[in-house]
This record gives sequence, structure tokens and C-alpha cells, in this order.
Amino acid sequence: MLLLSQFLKQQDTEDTLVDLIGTLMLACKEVAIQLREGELAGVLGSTDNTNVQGETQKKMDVIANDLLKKFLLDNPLVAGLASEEEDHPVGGNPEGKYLVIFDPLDGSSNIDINVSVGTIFSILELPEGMDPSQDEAYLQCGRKQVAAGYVLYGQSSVLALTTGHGVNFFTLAHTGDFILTREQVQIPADTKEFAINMSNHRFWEEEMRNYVGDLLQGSEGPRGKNYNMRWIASMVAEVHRVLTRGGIFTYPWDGRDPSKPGKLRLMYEGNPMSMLIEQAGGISSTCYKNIMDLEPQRIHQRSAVALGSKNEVEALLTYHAESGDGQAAKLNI
Ligand SMILES: O=P(O)(O)OC[C@H]1O[C@](O)(COP(=O)(O)O)[C@@H](O)[C@@H]1O
Ligand SMILES: [Mg+2]
Ligand SMILES: [Mg+2]
Repeated sequence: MLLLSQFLKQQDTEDTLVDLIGTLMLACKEVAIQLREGELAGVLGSTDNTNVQGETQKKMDVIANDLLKKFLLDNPLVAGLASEEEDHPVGGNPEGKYLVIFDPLDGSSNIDINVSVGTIFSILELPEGMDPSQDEAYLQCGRKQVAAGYVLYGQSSVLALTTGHGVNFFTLAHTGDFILTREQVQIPADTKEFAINMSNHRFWEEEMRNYVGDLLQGSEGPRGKNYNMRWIASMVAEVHRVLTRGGIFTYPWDGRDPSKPGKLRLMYEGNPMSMLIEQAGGISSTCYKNIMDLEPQRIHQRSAVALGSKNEVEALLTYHAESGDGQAAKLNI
């Protein structure tokens, strides 16, 4: 039985990073406790507040955000943090080494129906001379992440973590320890499972409509096999499925609001999930560019996302290849 900290030390992870990940897990354990009690603890339902994303905050969005902030700002290694639920970054110790970016509770629209939700995080280093309370310090491309992961609060609470040396799963035991339960996760290259919110079909690009249309034709269509569809509406749960048994998950560009090239957020969701997916042998793309190569312009920037099994994502990319850079520039993706 290997504890998270023991495993990270075995991998020669820097002591400071082991310390920071330990702090993050203290906060996530508290979130898990609140979620386990659910209605009993009075943590379900919505608040009257709207966040910077224009979404009504669930009570648990606020509780998870406050817990992460409290634990992280207590750690002197943390120079600053940025959260999906905060308008602006929050400065920590100006001498600190790390910036932590997080979605405190992903999939929170599912909270009241007891479907899995999770905390997604991305860790960067504070660039020299930058102010950790300003957006600019955080606007680093995904390739600069030193670690990324999520804790999925499902039947069990599972941490999926990468520090750039593969992806490993750790399960939260009743002792309060995260124990290594799956080592060097690899996503199968082929799949027969896709995940997309079909209700947005009419807003997609033609390329995406053609791709999904071909999947729906099953063994009688050009893809020559029958596909199954899943939509949990909780990215963290979908990515966990993809990491565990393969699949393709996409929240593509859609034309509902031209100012937003997709629903998911690059810094809080796109980049950390892309690092996990690439580290497990998969691909993560906007359909035109690898997500981790995007140069972020704004802290709350949105992105189109298509990720998962290598061969399936490559197949999707061929539908977009012809329209290429011109279309990507036009749609700002
Ligand atoms: O309700 P929709 O349009 O299907 O969107 C679902 C997507 O939105 C999200 O819930 C957005 O994340 P938040 O819950 O953190 O806002 C993703 O987890 C999920 O993939
Ligand atoms: Mg989210
Ligand atoms: Mg969220």
C-alpha cells in the first residue's frame, strides 16, 4: 500500500510540490466530507449569487471555493490562486513558488441529483518578477503546468494526478489517506463511446455535425462500427471514464454566443484535463490546435474541447483539417 506522498517521493517529485499537493488534498478531503453529508449538512441547492461566468452559484461551489482558498493561502509556497468562482486572482505569499488554478466544483449543476462532481486543479510556477495578484502571472500556456489533476467525488473519492510522468489514480481511504490504486494509466487508442451534448447539434460547426452524423450511422456508415453515447454533464466524471476505459469527450465550439468559443474554461478545465489526457496517451484539441499550445489571453477564457482516445480524436480532426487555420481564426479557436 503506497500513500500519495510516498509515491511522489519515489518519483523524485520536488519536496515543495509534494507539500503543495498535500495541501490541496487536505482541502479536497473537506469537500468530500461535506458532499458525503449532502442534504443532511444543508449544502445542497443554490445561492442567490451569480459568478463571473454568469452562472448561478450552488452552495457547494462557494463552500468548495472557500475551503480551497483557506487551505492554499495558509501554505507559504502558494504565491497566488485563480478560481473559476473568483472574479480576479487572489495573491498569497509574494515569495511563494506556485500559482494554483482551480475549478472548485466541476459539474455542480448535478449536485442536487447526487451525480458525481469533482475539483480540477492546475499548478504553475510564478514567473520571476510577476505579481501573483494580477491575471498576467497566470496567462501561461498549458505546457508550462508542473502538475495537474482532479479529485472525483463519486462512489469513492479518486485523485487522478500527473506531475509530467504519467497519470496515476489514488483512492481516498477511511483513514483519510490517498492510496495509490492505479499506476501509469493509459487510454485505449480506439473506442466505440462518444460524449457530446446532442441538444446543441444545430449550433455546431458543419464539421462536427458531419463527424457525429457518421458515428450515428454505426456499422452502416463510413466508420464501420456501432457507437454508444454517454453524457453525464460533469466533465470530471466524463474524463474519468475516458481515462479509465477510453472514449471521446467533446464540448465543441458552438454558435450560441460568438463571444464564447465553447463552454469550458481553458485555465480551469481545458489545460489541466489536457495534461492528464496527453500524459495517458490521448489527444486533447480544440479541433484545430492542441489545447496545451494555446497562448491564453484572459484568465476566464473559454475554449472548445475534444479529448480522449488517440485514434478517435485523430478521426475527428480529419473532419476539420480541410477548413484548417482559416476557420480556426474566424471562430477564434
Ligand atoms: O449542461 P451542459 O451544457 O451539458 O454542460 C455540461 C458541462 O458543463 C460543466 O458542468 C461546466 O463546469 P461547471 O459545473 O464547473 O460550471 C462541465 O462539467 C460539463 O461538461
Ligand atoms: Mg467546471
Ligand atoms: Mg465549477
